[in-house]
Amino acid sequence: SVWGYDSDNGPERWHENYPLAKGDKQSPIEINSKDVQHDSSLPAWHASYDPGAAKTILNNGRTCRVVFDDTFDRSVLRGGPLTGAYRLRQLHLHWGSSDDHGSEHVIDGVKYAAELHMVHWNPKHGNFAGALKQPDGVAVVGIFLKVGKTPKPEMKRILEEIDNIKTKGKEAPFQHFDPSILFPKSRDYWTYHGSFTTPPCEECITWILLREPIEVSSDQMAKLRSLSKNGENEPVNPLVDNWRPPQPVKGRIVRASFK
Ligand SMILES: NS(=O)(=O)c1nc2c(F)c(F)c(F)c(F)c2s1
Ligand SMILES: [Zn+2]
Repeated sequence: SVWGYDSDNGPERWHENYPLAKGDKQSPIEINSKDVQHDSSLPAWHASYDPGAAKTILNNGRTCRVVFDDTFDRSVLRGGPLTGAYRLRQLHLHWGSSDDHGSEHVIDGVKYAAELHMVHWNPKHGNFAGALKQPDGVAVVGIFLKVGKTPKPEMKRILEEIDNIKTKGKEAPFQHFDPSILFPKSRDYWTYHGSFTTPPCEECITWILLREPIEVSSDQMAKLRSLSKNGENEPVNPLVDNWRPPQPVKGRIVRASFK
């Protein structure tokens, strides 16, 4: 059966069809501040996104994804640990069945309610498929979502669309959206080399994980959890707990841009 997050097709069995899942540079990982290396030479990262590049929002049965036009250097990420400009291709989220878990990366034992991934690829490798095969092919900015009292209004835009993409395969136009409004105030980040957290689990990602979480309300998290894995007219199967647990660090160094 196709991979997923249930007991018969979940993360513990992905390696049966996707051998890379047992690699030495898998993601996510648990980050322990005591093991992190502060690197004062790490530059700041910069995103320059064109709101006109946003195209559609879709439910693919595994996550809620916003897709951008990446046919030229229209919305790019540069700086930080990266060399060159990486093109924004899509953003999506991973979340839990309750507010006390849902993120993929775990920070000093803390699991956040959700984790938002902004996926960028290096155009020097020609196209996205080519970039997947390169260690410097993809850069993902990870933003943690924490349930709090001052929810970020910017998440509203994505959550307002949820009602139009309730079931698998549903897609809706999603335009005039600049995802940089989702960034927290601080640009502090951790960075390490890892993989896609979903099959095929290619080890092509430079991770840039933002230290400061953004706040969402419990109602906003409930909205996200109202998405379904199933298609229309199929038995309801809530789309929740679409996160992979932390994988072995295997001696990798996690660097921090901050002390
Ligand atoms: N969760 S993730 O690591 O950001 C992430 N995984 C994948 C993946 F497996 C893919 F096949 C893919 F085309 C992606 F664009 C991503 S993006
Ligand atoms: Zn992801």
